[in-house]
Amino acid sequence: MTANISTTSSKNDLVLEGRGLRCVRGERQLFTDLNIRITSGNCLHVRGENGVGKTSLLRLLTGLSKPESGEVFWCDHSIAIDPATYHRELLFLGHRDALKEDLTALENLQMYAALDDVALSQEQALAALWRFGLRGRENLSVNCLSAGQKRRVLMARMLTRQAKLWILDEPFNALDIEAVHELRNLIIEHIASGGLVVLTSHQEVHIPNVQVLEL
Ligand SMILES: Nc1ncnc2c1ncn2[C@@H]1O[C@H](COP(=O)(O)OP(=O)(O)OP(=O)(O)O)[C@@H](O)[C@H]1O
Repeated sequence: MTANISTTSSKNDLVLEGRGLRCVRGERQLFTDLNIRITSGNCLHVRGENGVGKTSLLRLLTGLSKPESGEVFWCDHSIAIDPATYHRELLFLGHRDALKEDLTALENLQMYAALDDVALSQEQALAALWRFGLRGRENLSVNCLSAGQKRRVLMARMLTRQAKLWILDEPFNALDIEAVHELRNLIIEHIASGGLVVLTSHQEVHIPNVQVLEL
């Protein structure tokens, strides 16, 4: 398929662009000549049936895999040229929980802050965990948490990571109604503060400034 998605921008906006993207997996061409452009304060919702290529597109946008043709740009710079700078601006949450199972929820946040070189006090880490309903669970090993509680730790990570660009693969999976509401609010806050979000979801996403890309 081919598609073009674009959001309007002003001079100081951050911009994520995919230009002429072509993706082949195995024998199948998933998409070709795909152009997307998303700017500060906007959310791109990538939709489509199972196996159509949503995760593959997200991986191209993160730089984890390379397109057969075309290129991804962050603020007019190819992400292939300086991936380290790009990755500092990026938070990617994939299908699998990116948590260390033998560390506690609090230790996970502290470990990621250290890896990301982000200043994070114990009070800030606890406040983030408490915001997402993990009061009393801070010092439990992650392998003792439920699937939804693990997703809540990741929401706390989104809050503490301070990345401008969020690329989220099925972020609403395994969340109860309250957590879906909290995650939606977190995304709305991020967009309102000039962040950018690209996400996949099989559900409707009730977020302002959302553009839908149907693969
Ligand atoms: N490394 C690979 N080698 C071969 N085929 C692959 C590879 N990775 C993905 N695919 C295939 O590419 C297609 C798209 O996969 P992708 O995970 O991008 O789909 P998706 O739209 O995210 O699906 P879902 O909604 O089920 O998560 C699938 O048919 C998958 O089997």
